[in-house]
Amino acid sequence: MAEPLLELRSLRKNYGALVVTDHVSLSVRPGELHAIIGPNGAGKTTLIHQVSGMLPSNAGQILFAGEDITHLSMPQRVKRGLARSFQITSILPGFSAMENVALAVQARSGSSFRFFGNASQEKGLNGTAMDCLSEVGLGARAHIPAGLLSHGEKRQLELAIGLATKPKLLLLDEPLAGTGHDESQRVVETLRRLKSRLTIVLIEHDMDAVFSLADRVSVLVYGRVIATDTPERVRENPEVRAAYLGDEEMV
Ligand SMILES: Nc1ncnc2c1ncn2[C@@H]1O[C@H](COP(=O)(O)OP(=O)(O)OP(=O)(O)O)[C@@H](O)[C@H]1O
Repeated sequence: MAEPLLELRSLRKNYGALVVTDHVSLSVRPGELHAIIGPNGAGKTTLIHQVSGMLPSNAGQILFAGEDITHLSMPQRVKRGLARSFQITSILPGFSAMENVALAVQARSGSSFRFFGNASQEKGLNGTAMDCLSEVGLGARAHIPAGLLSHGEKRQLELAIGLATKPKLLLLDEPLAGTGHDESQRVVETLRRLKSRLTIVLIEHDMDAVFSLADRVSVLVYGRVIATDTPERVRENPEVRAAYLGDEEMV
């Protein structure tokens, strides 16, 4: 079996006595879409923060492509090909979709913000931004101010921003949150396209999306991984069903 692209070993995050993620060990294989599900407050977002470098861990190890990145900063992780998109809309409404992605390319590549750089650099940035937008199906909306995009298009824009640094692995925190049925279908189709060439770790509450997209699913309950398996086997797992007892979404 191929070496895992991302490996978490006994990762923990606590705030004083409150343990939010606890002995989390899991491996993400190259090319897979690995979903992390769990009831509200299970620690999913915290875990993504730990992996992306936004939050330091209190114990454990994070390996990416075989390298120990536990103590690297977020920009250092981004440089190695580990990127994330955000649950909270973090786009600049007055700038076009393309400018939003171009700024992300510039910021994440470590350069300072410069709206009027030299012409060839700007052309390169815009070219990369356009590629990212086309990849998420927003090419035709590149010049629209981001604030005028629909909610679903904003979620697609966030994905494009996530792609801006050409990651090997993309961490996605609830990319379907707040989308209507048609919009969510579009985002799911985009994720299906992306998963053919990227490794993805996906946190998502929409179980239809999770079970149709994921190669494997890990279930987090009270900060602990209680199962990692194929979607079919996770759905049948009695411990998982008990954790979701009364939750219609899982049935
Ligand atoms: N900075 C903090 N200080 C104290 N407690 C925190 C902090 N951040 C998160 N928590 C607590 O950690 C727990 C896990 O939160 P987290 O947001 O990671 O869960 P989640 O699984 O992503 O939840 P949801 O599905 O509702 O988004 C919650 O009980 C939360 O209140």
